[in-house]
Amino acid sequence: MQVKDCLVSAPGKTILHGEHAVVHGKVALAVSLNLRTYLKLKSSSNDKVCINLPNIDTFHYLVFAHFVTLNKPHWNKLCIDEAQRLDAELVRRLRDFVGVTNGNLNNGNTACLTFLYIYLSVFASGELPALTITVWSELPTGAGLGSSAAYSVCLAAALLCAAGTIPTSLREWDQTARWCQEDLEHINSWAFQGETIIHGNPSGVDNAVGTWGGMLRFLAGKIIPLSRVPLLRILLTNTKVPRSTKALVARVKDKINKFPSIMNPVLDSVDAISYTCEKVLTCEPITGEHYSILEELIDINQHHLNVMGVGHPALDTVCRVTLAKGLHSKLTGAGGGGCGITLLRPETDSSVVQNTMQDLKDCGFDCWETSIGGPGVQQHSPSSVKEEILEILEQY
Ligand SMILES: Nc1ncnc2c1ncn2[C@@H]1O[C@H](COP(=O)(O)OP(=O)(O)OP(=O)(O)O)[C@@H](O)[C@H]1O
Ligand SMILES: C[C@@](O)(CCO)CC(=O)[O-]
Ligand SMILES: [Mg+2]
Repeated sequence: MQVKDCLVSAPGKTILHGEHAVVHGKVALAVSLNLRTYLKLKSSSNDKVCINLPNIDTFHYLVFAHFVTLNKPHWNKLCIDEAQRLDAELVRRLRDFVGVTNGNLNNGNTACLTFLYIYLSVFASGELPALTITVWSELPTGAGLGSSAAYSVCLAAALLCAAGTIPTSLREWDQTARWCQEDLEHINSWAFQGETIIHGNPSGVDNAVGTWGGMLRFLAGKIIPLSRVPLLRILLTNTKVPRSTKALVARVKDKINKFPSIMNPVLDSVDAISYTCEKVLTCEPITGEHYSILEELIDINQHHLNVMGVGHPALDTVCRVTLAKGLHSKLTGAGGGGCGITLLRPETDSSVVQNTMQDLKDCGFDCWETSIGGPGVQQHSPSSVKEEILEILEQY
């Protein structure tokens, strides 16, 4: 079976407030980044599926005959509209298939399992197509910037397009194209399945930002775009301390179960921080006093995240080094290492920013001023993709 080739991308995200609390039904405020994950899907003529994931040194090819062990009749029953609930039995079979009998999956196995789950599910009712997918991301993997969600959103968009479940939105003369609301919801629900495989118990905020882009308020699966917010200046610092979102989300859950009367008020307080932040961000105009409130909210939330057990000495260093320059920082995403964000005021002098960045780099961290609010998932013509990214994607 031949499918149409396609090239898609989805943005990473940063969470301003509400990470972890959002998993427990509280509000999160998140915004897309202008750093993206790209996926090229190419039809092939042989009976195999190739997966090239150069960011994580993972390259696999699977011959269709191998899929026999997955018991096709079982996954034949899966219908596309059932993208709300993960098929635990299929996940178990796929874990065996990728060679994990116990313990945790590594990056490569997790990514492979996520691809196979969505691939087998969206093509469940028909013939499996031979294809090659290649993924390249500008996002650091596993650093709190939503790399897993950008990956899952790209997989969902490309595979649903290939299956003909959503249309190929790109016309001949378009550089980029997006999908209608209904198609985006479809992409988002399959991306959520991908996130569930990678994270265990995701809130869905990361895949929502990857799908819709811009700034969102997310509460219990409800997504509200926030369009009237100012363009914030944010410094991103990657401590390069590796961590796993899945393990950190599980750690917070254990703590809540162990000390409910202590931890629930912390989650309520984070909720109130998100509400207050949203209120301040929608004031017009935003004054210096408003920025002082935003900075205090960042400090309070960072303390709360430490109380939840998702801090790290490297993140403390980011907070200390930036505070020495009068700037306020918190971790973003799951924490435990990974990235921190630092709020810059519109008038913050570029020399202050440069000096702060140098101090952070001297600590061994990567640091850059980012632009936020990139578009959600989109389809590309090759000429709309940066040459260096296209070159990597074309290598496979
Ligand atoms: N470029 C990529 N290629 C293939 N798989 C990727 C890529 N980037 C991320 N992944 C998948 O995402 C997993 C990392 O997800 P994880 O949720 O731990 O980090 P994150 O999404 O970057 O951070 P956060 O969830 O805190 O925002 C990897 O194990 C891999 O399965
Ligand atoms: C830690 C968490 O809140 C954000 C990860 O970016 C997990 C989630 O919401 O799924
Ligand atoms: Mg993730």
